[in-house]
Order: sequence, then C-alpha cells, then structure tokens
Amino acid sequence: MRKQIVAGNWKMNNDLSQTEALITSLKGQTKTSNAEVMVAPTATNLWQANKSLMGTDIEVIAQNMHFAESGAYTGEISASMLKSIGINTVILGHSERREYFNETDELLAKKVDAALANDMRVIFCFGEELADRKAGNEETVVGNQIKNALFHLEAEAFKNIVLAYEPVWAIGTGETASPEQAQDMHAFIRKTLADKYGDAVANSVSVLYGGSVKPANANEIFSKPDVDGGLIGGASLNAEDFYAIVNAF
Ligand SMILES: O=C(CO)COP(=O)(O)O
Repeated sequence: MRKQIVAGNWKMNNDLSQTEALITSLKGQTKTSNAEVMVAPTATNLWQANKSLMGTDIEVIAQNMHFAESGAYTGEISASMLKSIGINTVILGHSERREYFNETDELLAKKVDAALANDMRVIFCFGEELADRKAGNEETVVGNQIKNALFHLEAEAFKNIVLAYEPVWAIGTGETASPEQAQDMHAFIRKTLADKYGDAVANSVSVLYGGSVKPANANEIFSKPDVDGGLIGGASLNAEDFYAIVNAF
C-alpha cells in the first residue's frame, strides 16, 4: 500500500508571526483521512515551525537545499544543517527553482544524492511547460526529467523518494490538469519507473500531483488510482482549505 501524502508548499510566504498564526490554525483542524501531512515553511521559519508542531502528526519539511556538505556557498543551506534542526524531508526540483534559479537535471541529481546520503526523504518535483504539452511532448519531457536526475540511483534509494508531478502551466494559474490528464501522466511515470526498476519499486513510490489543487477539485484528482496525494501551494496557506484537501481522500 503506497503512502498517501498531502504536503503544503508555503513558498516565500509568511514571516515568523504569520507562520505561527497559520500553525495555530492548523492545530485546530481535524484529520479524517490516512494521508501523511507535511508543511514546508520558508527556511528562516523551519526551526520555530518544527518546535511548534512537535508532538503533532504534521511533519515540517524544507523547500530546497544545497548539494555540498559545507563551504563557500554564500546564502545556501546544506542537508546536514537541515537535519541538525530536525528536518528530515526536502522538496527538490520545484519548477520555480528550475525556472528562476536555473536548476538543471544535473544539479538536481547532485542535490538528490546529498539528501539521500544524509538519510533525508526527497519530494522530487518535475513537470512539463504549456508549450511541451501543446506540442505533445509532455511524456518525453517528464520522462527525461526523471531519468536525468534519478536513474543513477539504486532501486533501494526509492524508499526515500516521493515524486511530485507538477505541470508548470497549472501552478498558481487556477488551471488544473484534468483528473484524467493527471492519471495518464502518473501512469506513465509509474511505467517509466517499472521499465527501469521493476513493478515492485514502481508500485511502492508515492506520486503526488501539484498545480491549483483546491478543496473543490482534490477529491476527484485523489480518486485516480495512480495519484497518491498532492503538493499544494496557494490553498495550503489557509488551514481550513488545506485540511479540506488533506481529508479529500
Ligand atoms: O507549486 C505548487 C506546489 O509546489 C502548486 O502551487 P498552487 O497550488 O498554488 O498551484
């Protein structure tokens, strides 16, 4: 049975007091599904958020990290630094990192290696742009993003990998992939994994969908057989909306 996961990516939103206010609202929510719940505050608030959510079933995760252990990388944060404050999961490869910070598949492969070497779990994001889909190239693009960043790994490593398909054209746009489009791509992702690592690995990896998931559409998307949860942006900034999505399984 694959894990169902709903993770809130708060992106560059919420200062410390806003983060604390959102956490207080989250603690007032009730979970009625079996989904694992995670939230990813901005780096400056990870330590406090982790303390504030200690003893709850909400895991605090990071939005990004550097591949090096330490050194002359001004402004960056390493896996061991995250681990040292109790952060055990990191989002890597988000399309905003790829677009605005020029993160390539090659760089992301190094980040994935560093996270896994530090016993961290990775939520690895990828997805096609609108032009790719219009040209009918979405599977090629997604297949290559997965292969280039992950296919050097041993099968064993996939115990600590969660995949997140986020079509770029659906992020923050209000436009969602239809449940059928999401299912088709998730099935393709699982086949891509199966071709390389076999069915057991392919069937054990959780594949999340991200891109304008809201309370109104979450249930239909999550009901698809190959969709194991969601990576939620905008709607995760409101505790009621986020838990309506968490409980949409
Ligand atoms: O990028 C996302 C999550 O990582 C999705 O963002 P939205 O839910 O705001 O479209």
